[in-house]
Amino acid sequence: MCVCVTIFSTIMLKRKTRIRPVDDARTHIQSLRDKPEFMERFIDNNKGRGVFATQPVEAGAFVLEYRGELISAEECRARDYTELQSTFLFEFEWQKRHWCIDASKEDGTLGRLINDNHKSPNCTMKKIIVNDTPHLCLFAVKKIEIGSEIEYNYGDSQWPWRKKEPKQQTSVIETKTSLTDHSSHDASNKDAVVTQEPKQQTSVIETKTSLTDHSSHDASNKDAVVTQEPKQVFTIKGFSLVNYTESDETDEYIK
Ligand SMILES: C[S@@+](CC[C@H](N)C(=O)[O-])C[C@H]1O[C@@H](n2cnc3c(N)ncnc32)[C@H](O)[C@@H]1O
Repeated sequence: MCVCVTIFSTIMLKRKTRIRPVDDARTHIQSLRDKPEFMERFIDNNKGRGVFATQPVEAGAFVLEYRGELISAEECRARDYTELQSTFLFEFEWQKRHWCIDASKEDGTLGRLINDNHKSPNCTMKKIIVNDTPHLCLFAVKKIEIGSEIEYNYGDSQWPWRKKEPKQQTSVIETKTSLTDHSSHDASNKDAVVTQEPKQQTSVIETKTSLTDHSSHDASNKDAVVTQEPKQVFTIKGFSLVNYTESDETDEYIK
């Protein structure tokens, strides 16, 4: 009996002390510190550096902020970037305007070193507003094991390194069997991993503006941190490869 009470109290205490992902994000945004559970490592000459987990990460947990200089999209276009620097620009929409986090400067932060994975990323980018300023934060979409590389979908299909990816075995089979029903084949494609958005406990978040297009937003879902993922735009010398008309936003605020 006494043991049961102790176990129950321990579980309840753990539940109470578990930090909510969005609060964790806010704490790290405000302290300007990265989480110590992640480290930078050189991968190879093709990918360069990447970020790896040194501790297991729960699905839904806050991972890292994509830090950098917040500038307007106009300012971003006016600046002269090399092609490499351009891959450190993350453009997004906020309050019906286009903004950019310019992370092109080597500043020792980890978020800017996270690589692209558009097939089965383990993180997703969310827009978190703190003190009327948007911040881009990565959250885990699945459990991440120790030693795994942190990756998210940069959100645009025209990234140059994606063209270099080796063709899948399935395409060889398809060539040989031209009678294959492609519609059913696509559905069973093992690479088409669907990643669910993590559910967050976010009673501290409130929607502040009515400028948002709520048509695609499930108003009954009070758990979503941010309903729209910011799109990363690949910009080379001021030329955007993403059509902004596809963008949509919901402003979410942390008090
Ligand atoms: C935002 S940076 C990421 C950090 C970078 N790996 C580094 O060492 O500085 C984007 C650059 O990383 C590389 N990169 C990102 N994802 C990649 C991938 N899936 N495959 C190959 N290279 C990738 C590309 O060279 C790209 O220019």
